[in-house]
Amino acid sequence: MSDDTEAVLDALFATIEDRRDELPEGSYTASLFTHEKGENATLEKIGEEATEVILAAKDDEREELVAESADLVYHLLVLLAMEELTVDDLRSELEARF
Ligand SMILES: N=c1c2ncn([C@@H]3O[C@H](COP(=O)(O)OP(=O)(O)OP(=O)(O)O)[C@@H](O)[C@H]3O)c2ncn1[C@@H]1O[C@H](COP(=O)(O)O)[C@@H](O)[C@H]1O
Repeated sequence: MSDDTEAVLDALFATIEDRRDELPEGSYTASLFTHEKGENATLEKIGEEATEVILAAKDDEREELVAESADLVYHLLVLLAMEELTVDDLRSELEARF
């Protein structure tokens, strides 16, 4: 992973944690933390986005595959923040396998 990629993931995760802690109005991220379905809303989004990734790959839609992958990674990071885990936990796990 390049330094730029790491920086953007860290910045995105820090923004997600801010939205979780401050719950600003109009924030999609904040709406996931206050959703009436609780964590299930985010889990459902992860399922939907994973399906969209699969369909884009099957259809060889390369731009769509990148966009849907970004949606999936974003929702995965939201889930980690919901579970009081961090992007550093994810990084450590990946590094341990490297
Ligand atoms: N990276 C993302 C990001 N990726 C995807 N999404 C949202 O995830 C949703 C994906 O849903 P879908 O693809 O199903 O599209 P949809 O039709 O809007 O779906 P529904 O929400 O209506 O079910 C969209 O509403 C996207 O806007 C994101 N929303 C926010 N971020 C990041 O989070 C930061 C904080 O954003 P706010 O929470 O909006 O302040 C932003 O600066 C971005 O960097």
